[in-house]
Amino acid sequence: MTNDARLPEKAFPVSWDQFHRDCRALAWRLNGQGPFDAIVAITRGGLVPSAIVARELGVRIIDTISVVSYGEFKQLENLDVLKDIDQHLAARDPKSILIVDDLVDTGKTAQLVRQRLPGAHLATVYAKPMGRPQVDTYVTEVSQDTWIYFPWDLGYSFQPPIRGPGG
Ligand SMILES: O=P(O)(O)OC[C@H]1O[C@H](OP(=O)(O)OP(=O)(O)O)[C@H](O)[C@@H]1O
Ligand code: HPA
Ligand SMILES: [Mg+2]
Repeated sequence: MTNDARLPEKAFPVSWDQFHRDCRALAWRLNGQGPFDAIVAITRGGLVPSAIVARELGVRIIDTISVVSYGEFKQLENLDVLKDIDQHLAARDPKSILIVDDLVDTGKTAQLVRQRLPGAHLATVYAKPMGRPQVDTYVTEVSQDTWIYFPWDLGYSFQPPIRGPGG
């Protein structure tokens, strides 16, 4: 049990190095599919993985959709689309479009974007069981009661010894 009731049970902190490796692994998995000539990044979390996947797969067209779904560790009642997909992109062959996000949790964000681009391929780096049916390709699954901490949300801090200060 955590002391703070807002926090999920388990923590899965991800370093920049690990995130880069996991994004490369995602790109390897996507390489045999597609081909994709445009990426839709779900901001903000999808921006970094989109840049890495785009570099690996030679994709130069990147659009964004801005969906806000979480407050502090908790999903909001309604998802809010602050910026939608470009109409020119929506007119392309959906099979050539790759949607990228950092993770799926409940799957609500992915579901909303899928409804806007039916037939496009949706990829995330991490997936929790509830959201997995919304994802075509992902790298690592974590349990539903795990919170993933991304490198851009973390900083170095003192870690107390496991056995306490007395040793
Ligand atoms: O599967 P779901 O339960 O819908 O949750 C997944 C979404 O939640 C997070 O984004 P968030 O809305 O927190 O915004 P951010 O990407 O700007 O951090 C994450 O980046 C996914 O986009
Ligand atoms: O586990 C998570 N980590 C970071 N952001 C999130 N948004 C939904 N679930 C998560
Ligand atoms: Mg997000």
